[in-house]
Amino acid sequence: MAGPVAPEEQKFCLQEVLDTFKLCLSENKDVYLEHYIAGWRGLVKFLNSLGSVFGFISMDAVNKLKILVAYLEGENGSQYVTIQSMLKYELDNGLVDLTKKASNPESGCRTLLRLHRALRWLELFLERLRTSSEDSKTSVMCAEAYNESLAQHHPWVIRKAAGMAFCVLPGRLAFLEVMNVGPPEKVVAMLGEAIPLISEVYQITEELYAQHNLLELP
Ligand SMILES: CCCCCCCCCCCCC/C=C/[C@@H](O)[C@H](COP(=O)(O)O)NC(=O)CCCCCCCCCCCCCCC
Repeated sequence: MAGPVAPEEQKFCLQEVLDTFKLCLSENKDVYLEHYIAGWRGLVKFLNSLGSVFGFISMDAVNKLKILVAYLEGENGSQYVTIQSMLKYELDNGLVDLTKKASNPESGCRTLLRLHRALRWLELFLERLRTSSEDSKTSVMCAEAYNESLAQHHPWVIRKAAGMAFCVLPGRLAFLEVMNVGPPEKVVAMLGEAIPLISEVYQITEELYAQHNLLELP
């Protein structure tokens, strides 16, 4: 009776996110936008499974993913295959607002930068989770990771709202369970595999943006 399950109905699984981040890097270390987006989709699925309190966060991520998908599937989609090609194309064609919002407030470059900054939060948070002891609090790990990364780019209201959401995060064990990997030791082992991948994708993107002076795009 049970037919195939539509992808969006499947439960979050850390393995799936790990697999997509593995696919992100080409041989010469370019970052494929398609897989980057797929990785984020998986993370958003996770966030949604934590409850509606996180809705305002996942909605922003989903909106940004939609913008990128529209470019990737649009008439200039072939220019958006990798983050490297997107940057070159948008810069060469004056499609990026460099100092203040003007005619291109939703460039691929500035949109991806927001997700890129969030990826740093993820890396810091997952590393804390991986090395945490049984009595560690996810809310504290999450807030620390946030303060070291994303918070520096967010105005007070957002920081306040994010802080409130962190307080209702499930505890460490429940959190590890939602990842659908198995017992805590297995999750920790898989995190050990996933974090370096996420970190490499982050570093490559960071250096690329830094080279082109794009880290503060409005
Ligand atoms: C597991 C707990 C999840 C906590 C998520 C921590 C991140 C908190 C971010 C709060 C963002 C609030 C929403 C609004 C953001 C925007 O103002 C802001 C700026 O955009 P703009 O320049 O277009 O105006 N947007 C952003 O910074 C992008 C935020 C994207 C956040 C995505 C977070 C996804 C979290 C995925 C959770 C995965 C958990 C780990 C599972 C293995």
